[in-house]
Amino acid sequence: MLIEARGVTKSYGRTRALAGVDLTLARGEILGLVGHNGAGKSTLVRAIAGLEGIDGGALRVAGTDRSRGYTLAAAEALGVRLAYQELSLAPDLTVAENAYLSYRGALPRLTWQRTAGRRIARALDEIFPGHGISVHARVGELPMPKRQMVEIARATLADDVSLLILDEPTESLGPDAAASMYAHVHRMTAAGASVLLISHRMGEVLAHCDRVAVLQDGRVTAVRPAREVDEHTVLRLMGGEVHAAAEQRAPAPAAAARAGEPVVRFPVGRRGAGTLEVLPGEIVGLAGLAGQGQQELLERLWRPGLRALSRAGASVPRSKAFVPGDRQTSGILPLWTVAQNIAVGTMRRLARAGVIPRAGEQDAVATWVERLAVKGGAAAPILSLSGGNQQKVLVARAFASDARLILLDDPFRGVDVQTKNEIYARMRAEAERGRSIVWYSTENSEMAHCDRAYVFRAGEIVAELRRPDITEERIVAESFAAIEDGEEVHV
Ligand SMILES: Nc1ncnc2c1ncn2[C@@H]1O[C@H](COP(=O)(O)OP(=O)(O)OP(=O)(O)O)[C@@H](O)[C@H]1O
Repeated sequence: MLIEARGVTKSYGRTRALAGVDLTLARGEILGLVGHNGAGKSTLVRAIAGLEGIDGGALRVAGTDRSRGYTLAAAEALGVRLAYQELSLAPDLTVAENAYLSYRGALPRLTWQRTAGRRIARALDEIFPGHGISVHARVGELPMPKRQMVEIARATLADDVSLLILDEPTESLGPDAAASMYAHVHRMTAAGASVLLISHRMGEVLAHCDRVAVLQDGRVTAVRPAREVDEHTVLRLMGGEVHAAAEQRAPAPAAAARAGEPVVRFPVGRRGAGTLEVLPGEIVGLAGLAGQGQQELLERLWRPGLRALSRAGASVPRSKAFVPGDRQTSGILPLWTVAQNIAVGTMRRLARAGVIPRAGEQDAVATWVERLAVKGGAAAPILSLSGGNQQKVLVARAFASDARLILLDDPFRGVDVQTKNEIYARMRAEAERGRSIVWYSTENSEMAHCDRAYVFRAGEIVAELRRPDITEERIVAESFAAIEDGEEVHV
């Protein structure tokens, strides 16, 4: 056994993150770790990676007791590597410099920069062929999917990786990059390494893992061979209020044909050849392969600038709210509580003129904390929340405001399936009340919840789909139809 945990406990103040975890991981095995936001998944893998001491129980790694005095350096010496859910790269350094920082000891002193660059380039080529990333690029300038690729590649750099821990690795990768990553994971395990995979994407977990372990309130409550269970069963095992209806629910029916003047009309593309239009009460998706200009468009809708608005017919309402997908660089106010982070809709920068009425503020906060099951509650400091729960707070902030237009920049990464379904239903209810939503997602299947979706390719709109044609297959087909002229694609 590479990992053996027996009765492992860990508390943060009064929060019991791990309440007696029993788990084993064999050499060469891929083990999926699933559970709701806040179940304890990240805490457990941080303990295994030596980033977090445990309070009680026993943890054995590679046959030795590591219950006390186990550190990151000790874990790395055993070949344990963690690719973080929260990207851990230094944004001001280049890709090569970040690689160097992880492997200082292992690289020749004088030629380190070249060596680190070569190694990370080789790892990227192997895992994500066609990645299009320069090792001289500053990490902060890379779009999320590419940063995630660097994060994963960096974790595989050491020669002697015995355990690769992937914490929601595919949340911002496109389907092709995710497939390449899993192919590499299988190559690594064929060579004897083990992999621990945390993911909310049940399909991926069942397709690639040998066994699935379910974590619930800090305990492993079930372990099953992946080929013996289906998504429905795993969701049931995850328990709580999950029942059959919590599976990726069929999208709610689209409202009857919308009418009225568009709330948004905005030029798209280099020569403004296309136009984005959004009607009152409409949910509009920005679909396509990752990084085709969808996020740039959201940014421009958020801060349109006078020039864009001076175009004939262009309009974007003043009353709008923005939900970023990258909570690290925008969004979370780290010193504040959950309630304060939600109520901050009153600050102009975060929700322009989309303001939570003062009198209703407490109620609005309480309602949304409950609706989205923010584990930790309204009074908790935001940084004490699990990643998925922090993300829910950003979503709550936008919906608790009275903004007419809500801009969503891939905001549900890391949010568990049950809560996602709750959010989809909420979005539909808010649209019924006349709000408009513009939504970019790296998960093309999510676009099925939209009334209409624009497919983007190289910054241009190449197709417009309506229900029931907004399927993953159609989106991919339209994306590739637009590049048949032999243009190079990076996905
Ligand atoms: N540094 C911390 N301080 C206080 N509480 C914490 C801290 N880190 C985690 N917790 C709490 O421990 C519990 C488990 O969190 P953890 O991050 O392990 O959950 P998770 O299963 O990884 O969730 P997610 O799917 O959202 O990433 C949560 O209730 C969380 O609020």
